[in-house]
Amino acid sequence: MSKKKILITWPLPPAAMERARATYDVIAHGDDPKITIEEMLETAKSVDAILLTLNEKCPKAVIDQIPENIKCISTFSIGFDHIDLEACKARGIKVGNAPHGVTVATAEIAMLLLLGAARRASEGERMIRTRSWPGWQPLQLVGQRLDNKKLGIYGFGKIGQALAQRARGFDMEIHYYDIYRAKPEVEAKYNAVYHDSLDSLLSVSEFFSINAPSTPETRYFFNKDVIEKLPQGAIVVNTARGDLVNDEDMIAALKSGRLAYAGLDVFAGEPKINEGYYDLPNTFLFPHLGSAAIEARNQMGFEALDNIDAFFAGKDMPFKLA
Ligand SMILES: NC(=O)C1=CN([C@@H]2O[C@H](COP(=O)(O)OP(=O)(O)OC[C@H]3O[C@@H](n4cnc5c(N)ncnc54)[C@H](O)[C@@H]3O)[C@@H](O)[C@H]2O)C=CC1
Ligand SMILES: O=C(O)C(=O)COP(=O)(O)O
Repeated sequence: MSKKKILITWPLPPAAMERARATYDVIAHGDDPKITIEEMLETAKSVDAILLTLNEKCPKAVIDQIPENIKCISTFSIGFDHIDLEACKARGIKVGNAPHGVTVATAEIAMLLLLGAARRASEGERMIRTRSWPGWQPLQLVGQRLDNKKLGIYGFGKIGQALAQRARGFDMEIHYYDIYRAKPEVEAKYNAVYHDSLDSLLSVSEFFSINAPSTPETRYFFNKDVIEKLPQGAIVVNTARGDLVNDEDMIAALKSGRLAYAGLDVFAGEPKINEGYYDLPNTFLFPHLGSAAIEARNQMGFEALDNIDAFFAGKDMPFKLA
């Protein structure tokens, strides 16, 4: 039997590419230049499934142009805010994601942002790289410790809980808000205090980590009013999605000192980011590094392929979204 043909919109790690090639006839788009939606739609005419990434934005207008032969899309990400699932359902397109490989890697980046923001790591790095370090001083780049501080986690899912586990290692006190309360054994595992409202969580969060997906309910929730409810001088980290944050309000609060620091891995409209961030000293900024660990990227590739394998076997996708 001839192999099914799949389009992979960006090259994946070698282990995932090898597995894909062993099973399928793979059309892999090079990463330079980035695939355009037009190119993706054109190539889609000659393949049986698409494995794409969060770079390929697929609102209804794009899904509606996907050729009839495509009934399977698998995304190399847990986030699926780039795909209109309702439009896919309407077209009978099955969609799956890669939900588990990212967890530890992204929680590590959240931990790194918490530490780097608290200890002013990027300011120190800049001081050395700009050859402007005058030598050790008692009051130079004095930050704060994490131990015995209250960490508020907004979205206590896989990454939120993996962050809680790591933050416990630094003796932080774990607080969370989620639309679903975690099981008692999960709360016990992290000694986590549940708050039944975002406001209640904000009122205690000396450190605040954003770990909820981008949805109509969460989009731009982190605005001036929310910031006002945090303790003075709170530190905020975001490893979820940039569009959970109102950038203008965040930047104003960082400028005024209402927020002491922000550690950000994701940005609305990335890779273009709000100009206001570039010159703010009290930010620790990463270019969407969350899942950028080889173990994570391999597993993400395998999970995305598991969906496609299941689809062609006539089974439900193991990581089914639609
Ligand atoms: N920076 C990066 O590279 C990465 C970013 N992400 C982002 O992190 C997000 C979280 O990932 P996981 O923890 O694996 O997902 P998850 O689905 O395990 O957890 C998300 C949690 O957020 C909660 N939630 C949903 N809506 C909420 C709301 N309105 N208010 C409060 N809580 C709400 C859910 O109930 C769930 O417990 C992903 O959706 C993705 O956007 C994920 C991987 C890598
Ligand atoms: O899985 C997700 O939602 C991600 O954000 C994956 O991010 P990445 O761009 O693979 O670091």
